[in-house]
Amino acid sequence: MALPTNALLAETRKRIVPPRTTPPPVPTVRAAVPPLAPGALPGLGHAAALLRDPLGFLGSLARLGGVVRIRLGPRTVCVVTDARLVHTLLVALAHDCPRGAVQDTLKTAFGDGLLMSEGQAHRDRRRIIQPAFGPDRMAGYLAVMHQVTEERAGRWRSGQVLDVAKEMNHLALEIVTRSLFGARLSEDATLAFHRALPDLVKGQIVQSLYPHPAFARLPLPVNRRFDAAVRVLNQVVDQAVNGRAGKARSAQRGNTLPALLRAATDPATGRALTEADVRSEAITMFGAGTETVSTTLTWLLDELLRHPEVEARVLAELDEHLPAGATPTPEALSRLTYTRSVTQEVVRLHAPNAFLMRTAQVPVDLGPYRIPAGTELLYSLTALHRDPVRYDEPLSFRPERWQDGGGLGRPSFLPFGAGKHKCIGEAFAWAELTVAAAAILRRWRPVAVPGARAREVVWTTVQAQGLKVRLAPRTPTTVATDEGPAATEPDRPLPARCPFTGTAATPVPAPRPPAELRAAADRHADWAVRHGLLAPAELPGYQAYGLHELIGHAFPRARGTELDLLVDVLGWFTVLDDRFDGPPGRRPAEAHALVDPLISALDGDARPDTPDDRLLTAWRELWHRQSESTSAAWRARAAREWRACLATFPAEAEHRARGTVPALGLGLTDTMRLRRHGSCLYPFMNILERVHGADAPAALHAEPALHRLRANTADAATLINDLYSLEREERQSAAAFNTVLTLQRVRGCTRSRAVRAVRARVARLRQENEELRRDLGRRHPAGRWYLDGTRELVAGVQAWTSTSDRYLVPGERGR
Ligand code: HEM
Repeated sequence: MALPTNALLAETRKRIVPPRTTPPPVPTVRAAVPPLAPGALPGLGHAAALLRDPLGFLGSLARLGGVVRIRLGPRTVCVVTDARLVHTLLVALAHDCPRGAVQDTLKTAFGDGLLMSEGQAHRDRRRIIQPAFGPDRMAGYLAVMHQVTEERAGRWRSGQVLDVAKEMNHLALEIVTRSLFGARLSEDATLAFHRALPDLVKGQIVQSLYPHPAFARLPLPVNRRFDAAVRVLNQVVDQAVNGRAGKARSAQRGNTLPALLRAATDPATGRALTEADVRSEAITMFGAGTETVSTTLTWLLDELLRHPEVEARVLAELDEHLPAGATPTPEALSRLTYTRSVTQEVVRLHAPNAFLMRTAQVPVDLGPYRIPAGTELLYSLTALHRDPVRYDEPLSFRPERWQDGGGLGRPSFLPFGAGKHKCIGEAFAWAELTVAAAAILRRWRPVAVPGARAREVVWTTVQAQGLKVRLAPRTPTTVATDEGPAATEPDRPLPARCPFTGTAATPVPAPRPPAELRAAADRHADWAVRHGLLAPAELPGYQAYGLHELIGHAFPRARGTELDLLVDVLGWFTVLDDRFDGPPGRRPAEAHALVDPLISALDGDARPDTPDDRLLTAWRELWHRQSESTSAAWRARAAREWRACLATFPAEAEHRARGTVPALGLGLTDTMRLRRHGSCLYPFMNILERVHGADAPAALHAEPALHRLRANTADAATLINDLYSLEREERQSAAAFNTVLTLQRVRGCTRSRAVRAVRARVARLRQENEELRRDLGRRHPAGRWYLDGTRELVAGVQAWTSTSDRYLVPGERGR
C-alpha cells in the first residue's frame, strides 16, 4: 500500500521526471541482477533521497533500468520502473508475489479484509463482495452519489471559501457509507474518521519497518497513536455498520454490502462470516474508497481551475447529455466522452497510489531480471504515468490525448492496478468522479483563492493540499458576442412605447430574473422593517417599486446571499435617496449630518452619535457584508467609490440651496460629472465582482479604457433614469437634477428635442462601450465576464426603469 515517506512534500510537477527519450537499457543476458541506484549514503542508503522528493527520485530511476535496486537503511528494495514489468508482476507473478509487510501491519489491526488478505482467503472474499460492485447495482449507486453531492453542495453558500480536499474527503466518505452500506455517519464520526487516518497510515508505515513485530507493542508515541486510530476507526465503523441501528438499516435495505456479507458463508469453515469480518470489510472499503476518490476529485477541480477552456467543454457536454437536476443514468454517463477523457487525464497525471508493494515469496524472473526470494518490490503508479517514453509531455494536462480511443487500453495506464488485486471499486470510482463533479460544477463556479492553489503532497496518496476556492453561483452560460448582449438570454417584453415621449422604447434584451427573486424580495422587506428603515404600513408602496426586479435584470447570475446583499443595498440606497426629497435635499448641513457618518463608517468609524442611527446601523451591516473576504484592492476601490457616491447628496443639496440647479450656473457637463457618481452605478459595478467571486484582473482595472467604460456605464444608466423619471420630476416643486431639464434650460431647446438628444447620447454611450468591450475583451479575455456585466447593468436599469412604479407621476401610481 504505502512506503515510508514521512509525510513528504514533493513540490509539484517540475522536479518529477528527467527527460528520457528511449526505453530503458535492457540487459541481453537473462537473469540479470537489477542495477543498484547510485548515491546511496552510508547507513541511510537512498532513504534521504526518497524522503526528500519521492516522485522525483522514483522517476529518475527509470533511466537505469526496468527494475532498480535501492537501499533503505539496512533493507534492499527493488523498484519496478517499467509499466510492462509492473503489469507482469501484478498478473503473471501475482501468485508468487503477494502483498508484503505493509499490509501485514493492517492485518493485525483490522483482520482479513479484502485489501489485507491473500491466496484462497482473498479469492473467497472477493467472490462474496463482487456482486456489490456488479453493473446491476450501478443505477442505484448513481442515484445516491448524485443525492449526496447535491445535499452537500446545497449546504454551501455563495461566497463561502471551501477547503476543497477536506470537503471532498467528507463527500467521498458519505458516498461510500450511504451507497455501499446504506448507513449514515454523524458529522462527528466523519471528522473522527478523517482525523484518525493520518495516525493510522503513519503507524502502518513505521511498524512495517520494525525488525520484529513485537516492536509494535512497545509504548512508543507512534504505536500509541496507531492503536488509538484503530480504536476510533473501529468505533466509527461499528456505529455505522455493526451497531443496532446500522444492522437494522442494512436488514431493511437487503442489497447492502453488510447484508451480502452477513448472508454469506465462509467456504473455508462453512460457517457464516463473523461481525469482525463485516467490520474489517467495512474498514477496507472506507479506507480504500474515500481518500483515493477525494484526492482525485480535488485534483480534478484544480485542473479545471487551471484550464477554463476544458471546464467550459465539460459543462457544455453535461448540458447536452445530462439533464440538470435529473439522476444520472449509466447510459447518460456513457455519452460523456469528453468528460471521461478529462477524468482519465486527471487520474493519469495524479494517480493517487504513489507507492505500492509486493514481496517475492520465491525467486522470480521479472523481465530480464532475477529477483531473489524475500525481495520487496516497489512500484509507483504516479511515476509510471509520468514516464516521458509512454506519454508525450507527461506533466501537461491534456485530455485530448485520450480522445478517439487514443491511449485507451494502454498497458502503461494502470491507475486501478491489475491482476487479482485490481481495484474492485473501479467502475464505482469512475462514476463517482463524474457524478460528483457534475453536481458541483453545475451548481457552483469555484474561483481560486489567491495564494491557495493545490500543492502536491506525497503521503499514501498524492494529495492536492491547500486548495481553497471561493464559491460563486453558476447559472446557465451566456454566450456574449462581440456584436451585442448575451445571445442565450430571452428578451423580456418592454413597454411598446416610452411613457413620456410616445416613441417606441429601445428594445433591450433583458436577462432573466432568478427564480428565487420573489423570496429575496420578501427577505428584503423583513430586513428593511427589522432595521427600522420602513414601517410595515409603508411596505406596499415601497414594494411596488420592484427593486428586486432591477437586481434580477441587472445581475442575472446572482443567487443566495449575493442576491440578498444586492437587494438590500439597493433598497437601503433608495430609502436614503428618498430622504433627500425632504429637507436634507435643500439644507446642506442636514445632508452632511446624514451622510458624513455613513462615509466615516467606510473607514471603520463606529461612533453611534448620529441623527439617524437606523440608516447608519443598516449601512454598517451592509458594508461589512459587501467587503468581507474581498481583496484589499477591492475594498479600497469600493470605499472610494461609495464615498464619491454618498458625497453627491450634500453637493446636490448645496446646489439646490444656492439655486444653481438645473440651469443657473451648472452646465450639462458639470451636471453629468456630479451625477455620474450619485447614481450608485460605480458601487454596483464593484459588487459585480463580489457576485462573480473574484476581482476583475488588475491589468484590466489599470486600463484607461476601462475607466471610460465605467464612466459611460454610469452615465448611460443615469440618462436612462432621467428619461423615465422626467415626467415625475417636471411636476416636482424641488429643483431636480435631470439632464432633459438641464438641456432645455441650458441650451434653450424644446422638451422633445432634449429627449431626443438624451436618447441619442445613450445610444452613443452604448455604442462606444461595445467598442471598448471588444478591445478590452481581446486584450484581457479573463475579464470578459466583468465587461459583459457592465452591459447587463445598463440593460437591467433600462428594463426596470421602464416598468417600475417608482417613476410614475404620483397620481398614476398603483394603476
Ligand atoms: C480514483 C479512485 C481509486 C483508485 C485510483 C483506486 C486504486 C486502486 C488500486 C491501484 C488498487 C490495487 C492495489 C494493489 O494492487 O495493491 C485498488 C484496490 C482496491 N480498491 Fe481501489 N481505487 C479507487 C477507488 C476505490 C473505491 C471507490 C473503492 C470502493 C468503494 C475501492 C476499493 C478497493 C479495494 C477493496 C481494493 C482491494 C482489491 C483487492 O485486493 O482485491 N477503490 N484500488
